[in-house]
Amino acid sequence: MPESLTPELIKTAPKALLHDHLDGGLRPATILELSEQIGHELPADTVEGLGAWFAESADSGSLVRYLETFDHTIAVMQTAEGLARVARECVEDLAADGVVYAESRYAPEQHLAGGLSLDEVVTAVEDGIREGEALAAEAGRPIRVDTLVTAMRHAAKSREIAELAVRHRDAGVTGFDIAGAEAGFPPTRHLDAFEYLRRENFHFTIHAGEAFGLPSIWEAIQWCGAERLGHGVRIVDDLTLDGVPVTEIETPYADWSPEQVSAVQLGRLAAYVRDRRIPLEMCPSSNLQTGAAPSIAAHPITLLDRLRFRVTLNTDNRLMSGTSMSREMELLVAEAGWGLRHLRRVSVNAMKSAFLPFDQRLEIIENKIKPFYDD
Ligand SMILES: O=c1[nH]cnc2c1ncn2[C@@H]1O[C@H](CO)[C@@H](O)[C@H]1O
Ligand SMILES: [Zn+2]
Repeated sequence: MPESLTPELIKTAPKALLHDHLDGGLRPATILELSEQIGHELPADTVEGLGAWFAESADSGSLVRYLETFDHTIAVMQTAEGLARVARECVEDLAADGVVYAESRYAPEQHLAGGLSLDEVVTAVEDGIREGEALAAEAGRPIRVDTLVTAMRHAAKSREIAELAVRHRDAGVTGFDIAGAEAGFPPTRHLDAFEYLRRENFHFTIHAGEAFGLPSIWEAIQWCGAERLGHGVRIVDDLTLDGVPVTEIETPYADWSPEQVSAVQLGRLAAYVRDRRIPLEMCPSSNLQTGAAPSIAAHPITLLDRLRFRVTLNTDNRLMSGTSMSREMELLVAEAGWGLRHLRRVSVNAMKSAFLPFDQRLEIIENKIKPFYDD
């Protein structure tokens, strides 16, 4: 295993990313250029100014306000050209950051204002992704990117969107998700979609346990049958140490002794999630912005990893959080006591949990991830 964890080394590490929103990862320069073409008004007119505007506006402490910033990215993703370009650049940016496998998600229902059909939206995105994969391979940074089709939880289109995802299953769509404001929109509102997907042997994850707590996670798993949890960070609400909720203990999780960690008591839901190895798609920087976690040092990812939940590390929205996979890794190394073995574990966990066929997952673990960490 390589020894010192410099930013350069972190950048070269092969990474797997399961939770990244296509409409949350645009380059500011692309937003500026596409907005000008369509006459969309933006809150800033320089690359730096716009990047800063997204990061600051998303830094609101509220998921609902965080989500309002997406109006400006979605505005430039209403044509086949705009969608394909954003998808292509997403793949190139991830590849340049050392990502070897990613699942990129977006909600086709939000891209119909320019007259595209749902199927045309998906086709445009897949075209852009294939182009990006070809360019990344040419640049010596091969990457595989699949997509997850998302339905918005406040809307009532999830069954239609689930059918859309299944129609494109052999063209790059490997899963389904629901996203958007969580409080007031429980996963069971979309039960019909999830039951349909299960009958189709299709994969899905559910954003749950971010802005709302244990009941949302419980519904996602026990009613809807989610294979993975988007965020799932509030599962810590089900953990106690000597009868005290772990979130009320001030010592940073990295500094807890092994005895303290093994004395943590899991409630029934947390125990189920850990026993069943249900993957948690954790996104530290995003959680700080929406108020789902107080700081990197106090982010539950470190405790959940020490307790051997199936933790994965993700970006959520690279633009809104001004982040990348490398940056999320650097933050945990600098502020939460993470080392190479933690980075290895979340990377292998992510590949184990990917919606990619099993043989292809193994191939990436054995030929890309392990050789880097185990040499
Ligand atoms: O962290 C999140 N929690 C819930 N919804 C989100 C999050 N990030 C993005 N979206 C929502 O997902 C849509 C499709 O990509 C985005 O438009 C945004 O509304
Ligand atoms: Zn998300």
